[in-house]
Amino acid sequence: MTVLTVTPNPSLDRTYEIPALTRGTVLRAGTDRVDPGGKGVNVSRAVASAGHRTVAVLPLGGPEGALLSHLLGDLGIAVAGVPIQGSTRVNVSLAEPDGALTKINAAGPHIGADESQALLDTVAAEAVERHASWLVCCGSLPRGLADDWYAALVTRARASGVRVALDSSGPALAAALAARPDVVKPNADELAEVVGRPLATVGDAVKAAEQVREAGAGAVLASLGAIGQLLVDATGTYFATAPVAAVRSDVGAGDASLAGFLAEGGARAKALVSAVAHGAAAVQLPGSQMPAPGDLSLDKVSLTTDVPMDLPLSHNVNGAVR
Ligand SMILES: Nc1ncnc2c1ncn2[C@@H]1O[C@H](COP(=O)(O)OP(=O)(O)OP(=O)(O)O)[C@@H](O)[C@H]1O
Ligand SMILES: O=P(O)(O)OC[C@@]1(O)O[C@H](CO)[C@@H](O)[C@@H]1O
Repeated sequence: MTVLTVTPNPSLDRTYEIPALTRGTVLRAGTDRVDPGGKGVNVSRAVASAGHRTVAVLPLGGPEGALLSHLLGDLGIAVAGVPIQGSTRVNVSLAEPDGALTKINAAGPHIGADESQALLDTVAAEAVERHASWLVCCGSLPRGLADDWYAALVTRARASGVRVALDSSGPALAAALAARPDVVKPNADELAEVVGRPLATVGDAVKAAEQVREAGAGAVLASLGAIGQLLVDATGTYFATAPVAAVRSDVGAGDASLAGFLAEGGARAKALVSAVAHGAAAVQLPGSQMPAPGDLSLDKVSLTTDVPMDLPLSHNVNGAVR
């Protein structure tokens, strides 16, 4: 299996571990790390860890872009980079010992019309050349790309027989649904936004996921933070959860989940168990480190079709929407 990812707004993810976040002061970091970032990049990293082939398509610019490409090369991940005028962004996370995490995502470079076309053409060429089984479209759209950019990509990929998974939010997600992506992976906030109403319980999330399927998605893998995950597809509704001893950083946990889902075939219960095991493992690792097979505890995942409809949805530890 080859998973082609496209991340139109990738990043270098710098994480500082700090004792406590105090506004208006100089904070001294205990440790810091830099990870290659952006949602599709993370999916590629986790898919590679799971032993599958992957290629990451992304715009690259400036010294940050060169470092991102270098870091991915060190991880053995094939990169199809599209050179751009602007510089790749740097996103910063401040991680506190109790698991609270404050994240600053930069806007990223403006992508010009020629650069946008080069990205689309690169995705199309790589999909053919690598015989891609999946195209995974992930993350926010940078300035310069229209809201229907993913929609065009999904339509093109599906027409050429490549299955598509999409993890985006807001207008970009809404616009892409009509192009019928095979899988979408919203978190609770993204799901609420796309249906235009607040979600209080798992039952509300199930109804929202059904609505998203009616709008065009084949399957909805909804990640619900600490609660676990919901899969609503043509075969039914499944819920799975896994215990986590201590959360170190939840950045990229959703991306690890999507990778776990695809690595196990991208459908039904077995794939959901893999998704939850990947999410639970990812939050126990620093920064946006992606889990390796040895980090996974598949036997600890509880899976049920008896979905706990009344269970309240909780927010991330610090109430942040990421
Ligand atoms: N606080 C937590 N405790 C236990 N498990 C968690 C926690 N946060 C996340 N997870 C696991 O990781 C999965 C994905 O997390 P989440 O729903 O926060 O994704 P996300 O918002 O898409 O993340 P990101 O955008 O950073 O990749 C969850 O479904 C769950 O399995
Ligand atoms: O700004 P976007 O594209 O919505 O999200 C970017 C990002 O927060 O997503 C990944 C975690 O999922 C990080 O690697 C990266 O910094």
